[in-house]
Amino acid sequence: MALTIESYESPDVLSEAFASTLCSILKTGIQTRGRASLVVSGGRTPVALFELLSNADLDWSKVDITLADERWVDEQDEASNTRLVKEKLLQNKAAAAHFVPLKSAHADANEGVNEAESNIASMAQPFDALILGMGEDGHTASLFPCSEQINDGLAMSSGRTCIAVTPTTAPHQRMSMTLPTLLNSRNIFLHLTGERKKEVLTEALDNATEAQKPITAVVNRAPVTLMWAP
Ligand SMILES: O=C1O[C@H](COP(=O)(O)O)[C@@H](O)[C@H](O)[C@H]1O
Repeated sequence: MALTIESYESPDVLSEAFASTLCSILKTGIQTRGRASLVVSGGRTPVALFELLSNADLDWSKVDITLADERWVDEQDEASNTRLVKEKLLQNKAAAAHFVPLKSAHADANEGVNEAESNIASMAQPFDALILGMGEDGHTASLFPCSEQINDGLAMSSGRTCIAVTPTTAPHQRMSMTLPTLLNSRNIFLHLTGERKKEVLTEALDNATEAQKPITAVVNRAPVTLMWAP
């Protein structure tokens, strides 16, 4: 396990430092390979980071952005991660970035898996940077420990890049990148704020199986930088 911990005095200081780090990574990707790719998470944690990053001075027209997971709701819904990304990140200078959706018009996420996989396949991989979040149940992306799909989502040789997930302890059907897709990233960050999430992570890494706390499956297999503030 290789977990590097970067602790900051406040979420605002964390967001400043994190935006700067991501900007450097994306610039390097553009300089080295012509385009850069960024996989972001939804939820509440990344809002301030997205707002700062949207003003970063880089050639956003050469950046592809997608989501590690999406809630299977209309984009107008408050719960939509796409809506969050469009309202908070794809603004200002970052409005020029190219967004690659996981969500499609299918009523059921299971029917949207092939389209999501085809969209992801259009992006250069490994991704330059992946930003993961984590719920207090230890889920990351939408790999939920409570779901019937957890073992399929964590399988390293399924050949699937995305999976439809139905959590039983959280609302909305989801589309999630599978574990091997998440791991196919040059730089993996876990973005957490608050003491409780740090406790959950510590407990997970010390005591839980991967299916019980899916975040451990990422940390067990790849170098991860925890970006944390109280
Ligand atoms: O449902 C989700 O939750 C996690 C954590 O969200 P947060 O609000 O606690 O930051 C998030 O990483 C994931 O993308 C989202 O779909």
